[in-house]
Amino acid sequence: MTSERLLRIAVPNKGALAEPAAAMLRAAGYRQRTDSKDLTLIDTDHDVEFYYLRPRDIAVYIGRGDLDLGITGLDMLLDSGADASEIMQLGFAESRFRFAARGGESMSVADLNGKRIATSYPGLLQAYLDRESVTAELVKLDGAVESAIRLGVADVIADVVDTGTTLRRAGLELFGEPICTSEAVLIQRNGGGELPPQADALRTRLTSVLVAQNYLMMDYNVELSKLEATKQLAPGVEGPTVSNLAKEGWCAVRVLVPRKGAHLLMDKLYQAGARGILMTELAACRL
Ligand SMILES: Nc1ncnc2c1ncn2[C@@H]1O[C@H](COP(=O)(O)OP(=O)(O)OP(=O)(O)O)[C@@H](O)[C@H]1O
Ligand SMILES: O=P(O)(O)OC[C@H]1O[C@H](OP(=O)(O)OP(=O)(O)O)[C@H](O)[C@@H]1O
Ligand SMILES: [Mg+2]
Repeated sequence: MTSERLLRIAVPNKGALAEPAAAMLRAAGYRQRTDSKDLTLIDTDHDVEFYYLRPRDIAVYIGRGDLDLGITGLDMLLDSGADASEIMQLGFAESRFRFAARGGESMSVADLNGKRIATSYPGLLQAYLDRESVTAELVKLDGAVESAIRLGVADVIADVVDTGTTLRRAGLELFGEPICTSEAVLIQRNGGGELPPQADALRTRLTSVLVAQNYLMMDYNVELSKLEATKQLAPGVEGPTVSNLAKEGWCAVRVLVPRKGAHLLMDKLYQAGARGILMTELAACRL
């Protein structure tokens, strides 16, 4: 690929985003660092330079225009107040940003007036409190926020929740609606001019990885007389590929199926007469 300049992409270097972000870029055909002490890496085949940065700092670099595109969490982007926006959802590091208090306190958002709230996301929290007309004292912590109540520095916390295990272990209970629902996103500076053509190529490739994650390839053999019934069950995107089979009166079918419910579909296809059914993972898929 030839371009005037390298496309500069910020990739999280630590935390919940780092591994899945690198894995997704690898799946999209890009080189990624193999040594976690490397700060940058140039993929010369694609004219892309990756910068490995703290996830929290990524929106700042993108908002200032120092780098072209970045991968970060939506919650971190909103918290930063940076002049940047999400241009693509990436489907990993899904979490909710929520309030929690000591078990049995049955708090509500209206009770937060005058309380001390510990958080690592003060920007996100303050914007929510302003919207709800709540006045509270924010206690800014870097992490392990769940310990703040036991240690007496806060009455309530607002933190990232995934499985809820960390909260439960700290004896805390959620209350109120989620303040924010987050996942990893690709971000770009607002009104940030034209990017080199590698940016579109990157988005197309990431989309093909996401599509591949949502579909499986299914192959099966079926008697010609039963083909219509199996086609109805699994119509595919533009109709299945039907090929000859050496066995007289039979055919081989290949079709893309949604990953969700694929095993149930396999059962139904078998009942409808399909045999030798195979399900295969896709590495990438452009529809
Ligand atoms: N346990 C989790 N499950 C899913 N997503 C998570 C989890 N923890 C954090 N996240 C999400 O990942 C992103 C980065 O958060 P993370 O906690 O990894 O950053 P950090 O706290 O700056 O890094 P570190 O924890 O290494 O200091 C955020 O968008 C957050 O919502
Ligand atoms: O609901 P769970 O599945 O338990 O996950 C949520 C926890 O994961 C993150 O912590 P992290 O490991 O990033 O540590 P940190 O608090 O120091 O940032 C987050 O801040 C919560 O503490
Ligand atoms: Mg964290």
